Amino acid sequence: KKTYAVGTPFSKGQKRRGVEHGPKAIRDAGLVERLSNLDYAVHDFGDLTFKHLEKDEHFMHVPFPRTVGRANQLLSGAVSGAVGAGHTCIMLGGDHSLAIGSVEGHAQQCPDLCLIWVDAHADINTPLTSPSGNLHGQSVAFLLKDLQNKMPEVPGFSWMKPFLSARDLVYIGLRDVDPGEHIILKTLGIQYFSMRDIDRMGIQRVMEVTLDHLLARKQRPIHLSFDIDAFDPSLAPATGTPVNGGLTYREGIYVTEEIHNTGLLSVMDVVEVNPTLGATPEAVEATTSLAVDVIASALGQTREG
Ligand SMILES: N[C@](CCCC[B-](O)(O)O)(CCN1CCC(O)CC1)C(=O)O
Ligand SMILES: [Mn+2]
Ligand SMILES: [Mn+2]
Repeated sequence: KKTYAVGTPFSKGQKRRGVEHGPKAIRDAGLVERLSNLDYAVHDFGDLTFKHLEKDEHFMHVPFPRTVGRANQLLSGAVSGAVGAGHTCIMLGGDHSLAIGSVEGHAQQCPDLCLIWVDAHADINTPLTSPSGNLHGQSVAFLLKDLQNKMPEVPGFSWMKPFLSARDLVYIGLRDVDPGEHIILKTLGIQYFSMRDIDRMGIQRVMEVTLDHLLARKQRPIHLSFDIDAFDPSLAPATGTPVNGGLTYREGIYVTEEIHNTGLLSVMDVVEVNPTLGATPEAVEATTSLAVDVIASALGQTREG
């Protein structure tokens, strides 16, 4: 089983420049080299080429809907192909709107997949609830069957339909949830562990309950969608929407160690690394090196050798 890294230099799910340089920055932090001397080499598939569509008017207050939709359609095919060929896939972002295509492409091959969303944010706004209109804060709403009656037809997304059940999703790291998102989480009964839950329960118990919730009935492929802003901004400053009080290094690594140990990781997204937002070169390096560390940990690198 080979591991493929696919670069997705894309930023139109949000308004800040620079996140399209995420894939290169993560590579420059030594992704392939750091993993090649371990027995789970990562093969670099290279970057997908996204074209910006000329006519792409806002949909309500949502910018670039067709460009984002088309990028995700392309990514969906790439992820479906990699997983279909029996590989583990690491998607290097780029903003978190790319999870729409990544998870959809994965589900084409693995319809019974479960999704672990590690993030400061729930990314579950609909166009009607979103405070910003940015699609990187709406990704999960495009995936859930349970939200179908709440979602308008967004131009650029007619190639897909929602496929995920709310019970097949767990959030870890939430600490900045919009009012509309909170209503959706509660109404759909989605399992989530906020930073407060992590403070109360500890990360070991959170992972035990998460994996039991998702895998107890049936073992199935895991899609891990990891937003680097899940970490405390002191560890991952080079990102677009930092929020204080995030995961420690050890908590983040424990999450990925536990997911590796299931043997079920099939696709991992690492998104929202924006190398232009680090105040110093050291801040950028800290963020990109952390991204490599969580990928290595998810692929089996251990702290005990
Ligand atoms: N929930 C936000 C942030 C989405 C972040 C996307 B990511 O992929 O990074 O998880 C809005 C968050 N919130 C809006 C009000 C402000 O005062 C604070 C930020 C949104 O724009 O939907
Ligand atoms: Mn996110
Ligand atoms: Mn986030």
